[in-house]
Amino acid sequence: MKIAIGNDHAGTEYKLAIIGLLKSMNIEVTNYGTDGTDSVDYPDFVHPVAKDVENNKVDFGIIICGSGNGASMTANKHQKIRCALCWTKEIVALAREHNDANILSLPARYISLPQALEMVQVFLNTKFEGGRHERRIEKMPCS
Ligand SMILES: O=C(CO)[C@H](O)[C@H](O)[C@H](O)COP(=O)(O)O
Repeated sequence: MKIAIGNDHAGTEYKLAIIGLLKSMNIEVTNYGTDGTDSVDYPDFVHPVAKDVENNKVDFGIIICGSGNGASMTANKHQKIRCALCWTKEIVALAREHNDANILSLPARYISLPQALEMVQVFLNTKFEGGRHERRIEKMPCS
C-alpha cells in the first residue's frame, strides 16, 4: 500500500508520528510536508496529496491541519477526491464503509495523538460496503 501525506504547521507533530506508524506497517509514504512548525498555508501541502490520489499514484491520502477543515475543503476541490474530516474512529469507519473516502482529514488541535493513530488504522483497515452507497457516491460530482 502507498500513502501520500501532507499538513500545515498545526499538524507536523501528528504527521511525523503517523509516518512512524505507517512505516512500522510496511506502508510506502510520500511526505509532502511541512516538516516544520513555522506558519505555512495548508493548500500548498494538500494539493500534492490530492493530485497523487487522483492520479492513482497512491492508494490513499492523509492530511492534517488544526481543525481539519481547511485541509479537507482544499482536497475536496479535486473532482475525484472524497475527503472526510473525522474526529472519532466511528466516523472514520463510516467514511470508508459508506462514502469510500480516499483521503482522511484529521483535526490535530481537537483530537489526541493516540486517537489520531487509531483513526488512521481504522481508515486503512475498513472497506467500502458498495451497494446503495455506490449509487450515492456516483452522484457526488457536479458538472
Ligand atoms: O485551516 C484551518 C482551519 O480551517 C486549519 O485549522 C489551520 O491549521 C489553522 O487555520 C492555522 O491557524 P494558525 O492560527 O495560522 O496557526
